Amino acid sequence: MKKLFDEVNSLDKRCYEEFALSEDILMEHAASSMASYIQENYKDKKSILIVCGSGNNGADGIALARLLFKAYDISLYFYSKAKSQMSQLQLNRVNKLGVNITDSLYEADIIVDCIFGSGLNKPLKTDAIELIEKLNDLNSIKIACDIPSGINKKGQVLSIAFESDITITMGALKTSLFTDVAKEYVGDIKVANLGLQREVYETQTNKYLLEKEDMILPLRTKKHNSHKGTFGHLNVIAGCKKGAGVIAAKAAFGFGAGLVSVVCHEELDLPYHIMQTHFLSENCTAIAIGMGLGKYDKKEIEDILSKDVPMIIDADLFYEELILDVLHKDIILTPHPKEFCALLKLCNIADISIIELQDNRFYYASLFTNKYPNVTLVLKGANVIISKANQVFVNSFGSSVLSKGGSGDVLSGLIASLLAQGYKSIDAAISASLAHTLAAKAYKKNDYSLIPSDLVEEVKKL
Ligand SMILES: NC(=O)C1=CN([C@@H]2O[C@H](COP(=O)(O)OP(=O)(O)OC[C@H]3O[C@@H](n4cnc5c(N)ncnc54)[C@H](O)[C@@H]3O)[C@@H](O)[C@H]2O)[C@@H](O)CC1
Ligand SMILES: [K+]
Repeated sequence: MKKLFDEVNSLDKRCYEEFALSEDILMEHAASSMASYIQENYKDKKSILIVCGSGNNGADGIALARLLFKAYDISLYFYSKAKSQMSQLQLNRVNKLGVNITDSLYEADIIVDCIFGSGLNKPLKTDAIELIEKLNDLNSIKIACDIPSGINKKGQVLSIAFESDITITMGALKTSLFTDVAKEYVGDIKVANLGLQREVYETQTNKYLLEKEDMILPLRTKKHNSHKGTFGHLNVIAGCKKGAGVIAAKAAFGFGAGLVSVVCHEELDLPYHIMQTHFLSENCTAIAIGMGLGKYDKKEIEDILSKDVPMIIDADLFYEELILDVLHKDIILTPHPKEFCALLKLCNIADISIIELQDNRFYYASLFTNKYPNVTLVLKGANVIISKANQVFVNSFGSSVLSKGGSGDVLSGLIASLLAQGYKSIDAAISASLAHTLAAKAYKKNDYSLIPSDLVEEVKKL
């Protein structure tokens, strides 16, 4: 996993104070990382338009113009006059070289957005909105310097943002690039070193971006003397919408659970490898409950929730006060934004709209897991947030392929399967969430046709 930071000003400051690196040195590395990226990846391109604002994001752009001058046909466009000390210094340097400054926007092969970086601190004015709109309409390769202009430090987009193909961010990865809203704009994210290796530049953090290598698949080869019970017995509680439970059960079986039973009072038509029981199994090693639950017998659900067995809770239960009784336990919750808003209200943490939540996902996820430090929260979304106590992990592999009924039930099944096999809650949540998104990524047919069973098939091939 890679470290994530809410802000890097303090890391820059440490470079000045502890390592005696000047702002000029840091900026030179920022610009030269962008220049190297462009030269390595776009050898055949000819023209580059660099669009600059008045601060140090603009200064990065001016420095880039100097570094690529003569290697490409470079033009600088200024949204506003160079104001910061560094941008004036950089401007002085390019003026001496004779870099072209233009007042027209044109479809260069590459456009680099250096209008606003981490200093964006107020809503965009009409002229900035119009500028970004025009840039977005151009059919060029689009690179954002540090962060696409229009996204603020919290990862919010108040009006519009630059739609980049690549964001080259300075020094370290920031949470602002991994909000659900930002996902529409950031493209591929690269980190530019600022004159130090990342492990030196970066300090401690409690937030991490997950990588493929963080997925720990069930490994059976270490257990030669095994039987089906060795790999756990999952009980999936099926409610009114039985399909949800059955999807979860199938996913769980495909992800390594030794035995999977669906708990349901009515007779179900299940595949031969999934068992049915009317009540919880004696030897059950994990419980999945909530998906498709609908109307239920309160007493029965209370009994199930009171069991001292690893548990994942989903969907309908986030609207029920019953859930308050288990939030002190080591359980996993997998709400989507609407369900999480309902849960925050039930817990007296906040009464907010989905929009407010989506604009502040990290904040509310942390608020919740700080209040309930034993709970592992899996907050669904374009970038899934997984949080326990004060630690936060982001899974950014999700895509719209997964925006389908049943995808959430597969996720619940995968998590439950790992729980049943003995994974710790946080490990089960991380590995299952990665498996879920990477399986969807591996589905190559098209963007629209994935159904839960396809997803399970892809999980089996991971
Ligand atoms: N501090 C450092 O050592 C480094 C900074 N770097 C760059 O510096 C950037 C931050 O620079 P700054 O702090 O100067 O900030 P920015 O360059 O992001 O923007 C600040 C400027 O824009 C104005 N502004 C903010 N919101 C506006 C709005 N809505 N409409 C119009 N004007 C607005 C501000 O008044 C200010 O003049 C980073 O994003 C990064 O690109 C990099 O060079 C790496 C090193
Ligand atoms: K920018």
